[in-house]
Amino acid sequence: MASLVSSWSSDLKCLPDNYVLPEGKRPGMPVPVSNDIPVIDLGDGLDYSRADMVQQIAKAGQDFGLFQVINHGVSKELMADAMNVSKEFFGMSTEEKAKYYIDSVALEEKAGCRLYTSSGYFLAQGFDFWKDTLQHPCHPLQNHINSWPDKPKNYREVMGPYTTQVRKVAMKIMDMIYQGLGLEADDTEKEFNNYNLALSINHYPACPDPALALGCCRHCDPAILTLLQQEVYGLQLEKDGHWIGVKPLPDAFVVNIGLLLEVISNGKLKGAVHRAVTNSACSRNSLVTFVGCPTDVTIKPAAALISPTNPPLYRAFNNKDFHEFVFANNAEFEAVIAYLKLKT
Ligand SMILES: O=C(O)CCC(=O)C(=O)O
Ligand SMILES: [Fe+2]
Repeated sequence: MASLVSSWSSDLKCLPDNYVLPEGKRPGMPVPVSNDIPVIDLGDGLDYSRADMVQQIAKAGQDFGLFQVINHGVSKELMADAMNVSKEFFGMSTEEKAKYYIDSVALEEKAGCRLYTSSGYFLAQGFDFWKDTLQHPCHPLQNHINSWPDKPKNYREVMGPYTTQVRKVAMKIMDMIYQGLGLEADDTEKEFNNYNLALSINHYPACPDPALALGCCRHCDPAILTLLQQEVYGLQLEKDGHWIGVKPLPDAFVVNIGLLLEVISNGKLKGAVHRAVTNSACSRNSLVTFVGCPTDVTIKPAAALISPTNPPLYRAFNNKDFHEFVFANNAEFEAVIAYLKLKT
């Protein structure tokens, strides 16, 4: 438990050696925020049609794999409450958090509510990431809410409605993504109700040397879709071989295309390759809601997108095997992509 970064890092002047990344993996000079990443208004009563919205989402998914959404239907108040309760959680004493803590080695075996440090993928690499994470499943809510933290006392009261509403936004976006891909409603991949939902609350304490450490390694989420709420800058996207900063916009969600959707779309949509940097001025929390598939499902390019002129670019695989592979390979991006792609 003493290993949670948040339990020992305040007032630290020097970065401990195990957080100093090998040269090629360091973030180095600060990366400015980009104004190019699409911001899509999902509000009702806009002067453009749903078909335009579908097009905007499809284009952003192809060009960036990542976009922001505003006027999505989750209220400002609920988003602020969720961010505040996440700060209160990490502000609690080490003893209070201890009952959720698990060692990263046990991560793969233990589902449910867990608090861990670094990335969970760090062991084989010999270095750590500057982050603590609380993660738990969320859907169906009644099956999971009792395993969530009971402190701060309004944790469940806030995060219950928050995750339910974020899920609604995710489903609305998924619906438009499937429409943009030309997939029909009866496609098996469209069984939204079977999709699971997990919330990760990442906490990145202020870091003594942000140029040498990372909060979260370069990766692509092994999910369908991810919705992320941030207040302080830290998220970066890899675009055309360069890192660009994702601007924190008040009340927006950052939407990431995950690897499962890249496969289902047969590469029409790009999984967003991203990472999180730290800063020395203040701590940062990100609230990350992952939409994923059940473990026993076979993932493959949607049949409707395959033809003699559009052969499958990815293989069919079992989702559980895939997650085991990601874990065993420290989420190393190149290895994960090689696992998914058919050799041409
Ligand atoms: O904190 C962030 O901005 C990124 C977190 C992330 O990529 C993840 O939890 O998968
Ligand atoms: Fe991620």
